[in-house]
Amino acid sequence: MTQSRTPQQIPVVVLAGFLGSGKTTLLNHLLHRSGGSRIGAIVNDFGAIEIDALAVAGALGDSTVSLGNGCLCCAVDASELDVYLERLARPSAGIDVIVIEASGLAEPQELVRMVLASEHPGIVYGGLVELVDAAEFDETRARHPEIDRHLALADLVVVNKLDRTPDADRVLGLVRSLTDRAAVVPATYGRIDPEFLFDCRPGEERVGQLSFDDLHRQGDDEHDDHAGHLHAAYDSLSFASEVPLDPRRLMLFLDSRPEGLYRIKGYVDFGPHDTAHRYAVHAVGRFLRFYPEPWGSAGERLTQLVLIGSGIDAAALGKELEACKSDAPHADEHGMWGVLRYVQNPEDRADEVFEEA
Ligand SMILES: Nc1nc2c(ncn2[C@@H]2O[C@H](COP(=O)(O)OP(=O)(O)OP(=O)(O)O)[C@@H](O)[C@H]2O)c(=O)[nH]1
Repeated sequence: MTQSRTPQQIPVVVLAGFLGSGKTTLLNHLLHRSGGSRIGAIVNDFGAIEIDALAVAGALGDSTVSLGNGCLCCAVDASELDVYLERLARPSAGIDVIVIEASGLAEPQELVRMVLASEHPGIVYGGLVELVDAAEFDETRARHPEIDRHLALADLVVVNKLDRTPDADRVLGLVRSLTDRAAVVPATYGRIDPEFLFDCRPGEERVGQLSFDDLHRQGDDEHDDHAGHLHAAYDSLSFASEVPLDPRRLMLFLDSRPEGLYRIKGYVDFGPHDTAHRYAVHAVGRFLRFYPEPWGSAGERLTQLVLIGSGIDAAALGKELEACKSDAPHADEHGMWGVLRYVQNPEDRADEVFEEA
């Protein structure tokens, strides 16, 4: 705990990182490993369907506030954020720490600036945590040099996906060289000690480094028209269907997805091909995974996908997804094989399930 924090003040941690770096995964890990602490989450997503909110909602119940469509740094001003903070910080909610999960396209300093500008007496800025996808780091940096600036602002950098990174030491060293006194923590599936994160509140010594004035100045220089924001170069497409998707058609679509289609996430209903499960899908760059999850008893069965990319033809992709709708009432015997190739094998999965249990 920082010296300046009064017992009533709840730290607000900003969790940022490029698309698909593992922010939701880390947040879910924290929710399950926070011991007696109660975490309130503000989830921001880019795309009309709030997949991230769905992904964490079950765990959080009414401690989740979703900011809806659009990039947090553009869609919401500080006073609006205050309304959400107010809701989570009221004593009856019994929350110990608030985590804002930023859209993968948000500008972290804007978010930090908004938290610092908050007039809510019950909260205190708790630090900026940046997630890095170690496996994609070189490519992400080449395409988005502003990532270096984000890392320089961070209080804690989680270098994630080390299981997919052959040269982890090099990436860790590189990240360390780009940060300014931030703690750099290696991780797989965002599994960091929650204590570590909640302790990354800025002490007095960081105020000069990341003061409201500094952030304000940066904002004036760079963000007047939002043109420099990462998301300015991105298009997103939301797709929803009550009709189940045909697994073979969807796999043809996914296998031939254009390079610029950087991120796909959501849930797929394969109807008669698997009536017991919905399939969470995640694509990040070249990486693709399906995660079968039992359908809950209530609620309608829907496919909901968000696609994010640069230079993509959203209308054409929408049409291609439409064409993946199934017109067959029965499953064909091997229909799911293509999908199952991308389901993690049970041993690998066991660890994750354990984390989620
Ligand atoms: N192999 C591997 N996969 C990971 C790891 N961490 C997360 N993932 C997977 O990476 C994908 C993206 O993770 P998310 O947690 O949704 O990423 P995010 O940063 O919230 O994504 P956006 O909301 O799009 O910005 C999912 O398929 C995760 O299961 C990791 O350490 N190793």
